[in-house]
Amino acid sequence: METKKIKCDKTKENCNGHLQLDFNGNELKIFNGKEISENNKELQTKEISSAYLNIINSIGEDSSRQGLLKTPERAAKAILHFTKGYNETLQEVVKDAIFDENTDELVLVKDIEMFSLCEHHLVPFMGKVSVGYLPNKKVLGLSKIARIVEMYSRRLQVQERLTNQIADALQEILNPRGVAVIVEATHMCMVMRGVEKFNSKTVSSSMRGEFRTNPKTREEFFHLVKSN
Ligand SMILES: Nc1nc2c(ncn2[C@@H]2O[C@H](COP(=O)(O)OP(=O)(O)OP(=O)(O)O)[C@@H](O)[C@H]2O)c(=O)[nH]1
Ligand SMILES: [Zn+2]
Repeated sequence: METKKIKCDKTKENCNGHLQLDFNGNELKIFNGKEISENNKELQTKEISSAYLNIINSIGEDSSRQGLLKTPERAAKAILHFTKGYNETLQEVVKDAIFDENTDELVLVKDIEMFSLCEHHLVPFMGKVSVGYLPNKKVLGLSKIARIVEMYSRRLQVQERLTNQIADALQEILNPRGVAVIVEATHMCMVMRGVEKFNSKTVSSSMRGEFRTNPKTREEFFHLVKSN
């Protein structure tokens, strides 16, 4: 499909997606998801497929052989899945699953599986995330914690930002007395290439409120994360 790109006049932070025209001259908005229409999604898949076709040809493969014929489209769908977090917002994920509850004891959801894409090499990093918080008269539907992890990890990321974004999200929606997030991940960019350290793991944490100020609270969190 022929498309014509129009230069976006907004700063990077304010851009909601660069404008494109489809072959009928209709304006299309791509990326940063919120308003992606079906038409638009199709265009996005086609553009990414054509980029993958280029990659396959550029590495010297025969893109017309049977096994590779549908690969560009499959790969496009796969990367759209890996980055589906751009199409969601915190409010859409949490909806109204915030409940009044008179508890102030630690809530911990641990070992949440996480798959993300390293923004430097576009290869996966994966591992597990543990999220704890100290409620302040409100609790969050438990599945929403895993959904928040999913939303931020399905984007191009660095592990430290992912860790902070999860903590910030909990802070924003619950205003708890404290939030603690720990991410333990294996980066394929350090395993399959580069330094090739197969067993290395990266651990990052983000402590807010009482987890930051009170060592005992922090210790309890780490103890529960490590225990079986
Ligand atoms: N802090 C941080 N660094 C990351 C993450 N993922 C990848 N990196 C690093 O990003 C850096 C990019 O460094 P460059 O020197 O520009 O790239 P490079 O030549 O491919 O680096 P090498 O991986 O050392 O071969 C590397 O050190 C990666 O290990 C992450 O989640 N957090
Ligand atoms: Zn990397």
